[in-house]
Amino acid sequence: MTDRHLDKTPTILRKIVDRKWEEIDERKRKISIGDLKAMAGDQPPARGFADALRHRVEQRTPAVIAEIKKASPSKGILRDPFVPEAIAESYEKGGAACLSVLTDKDFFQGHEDFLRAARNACSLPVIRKDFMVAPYQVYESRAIGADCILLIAACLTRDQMQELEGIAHEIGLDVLVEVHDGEELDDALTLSTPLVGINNRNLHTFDVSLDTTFDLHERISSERLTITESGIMTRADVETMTDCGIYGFLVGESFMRSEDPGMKLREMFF
Ligand SMILES: O=C(O)c1ccccc1NCC(=O)[C@H](O)[C@H](O)COP(=O)(O)O
Repeated sequence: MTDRHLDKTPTILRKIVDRKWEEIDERKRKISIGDLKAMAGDQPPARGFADALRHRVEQRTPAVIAEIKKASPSKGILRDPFVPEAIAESYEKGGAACLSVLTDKDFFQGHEDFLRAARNACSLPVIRKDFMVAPYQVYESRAIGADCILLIAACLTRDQMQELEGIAHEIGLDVLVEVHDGEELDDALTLSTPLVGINNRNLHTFDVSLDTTFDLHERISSERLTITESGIMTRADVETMTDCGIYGFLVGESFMRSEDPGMKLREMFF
C-alpha cells in the first residue's frame, strides 16, 4: 500500500485500498489507460454536480445527494431486490439534487453498470462512489459517465489528492473531497474543489456522530459547500443541520431501507 496514515488508516479502508490496487492491475490488462483516456474524451459534457448543489444551497434549500447502494461493510445488505434505474427515478421525483452510486463490487456489491443505468434513468448529475487511488480510475469514471468523483482524505496523501483532482478537473469532472478529522480537513482545504464532505462515520469503529460535522464545519469558509455524510436518519437530524446553516447532505441507508426511497427523501427533507 502506497498511501498515507499507514497506522491511522482504518483497517477496512486499508483492505479496500489494497484491493483497489489489485483491481486496477487487473483492469489495465483488459483496457489500457490510453484507451480509457480516449473513451473519457468521447463522453458528452458532464452534468454539473457542484452547480446543482450550489443552486439549492444558495436558496437555503436542502441539497440532497441521494445514494444508491445495495450493501455496506458496516450494515450488510440494505436493499434486495435492488433496481438502480427505479431508485434513480424515485429519487428524482422525490427532489434529490444529485445521485451517488456505489461502484465498488467487493465491499458494497456495487457495479459500474449501476451507475450507467441510474444516470440514464434520470437527468440528475451522478457521483461515482468508489475508492480513488490512481489516475486510471479517474479516467475510468469519466468513461463510464460519472459527473463527479469522490476523494477520501483518509486514504490519500495531500499530493495524491492534488494530482487526482487536477486530472478530474482537466477532463470535466467535479470533485467531492471527504474528511473525518481536522488533519484530513487541512489537506482537503489545499484543493480547489468547493465540495467538502464531512463523514460522520468513524471507519475504525463504524460509530456515527453528527458532532463530527458540527466540529469541522466551522473551519469551512462560505465559498465552499459543506456536505454532511452518513447517519442522517430523521427529519430532526436534517433540522439540526439546517439550523446550523448546513444544507448539503449525502444520505444512503435511511432511503435504501425504505420501500419508496424518493418518498422517504421528500418526507425527511421537504
Ligand atoms: O458505510 C460503511 O460501512 C463504509 C465502510 C467503509 C468505507 C465507507 C463506508 N461508507 C460509505 C459512506 O460514506 C456512506 O455510504 C455514505 O456516507 C452514506 O451514509 P449512510 O446515509 O449512513 O448510509
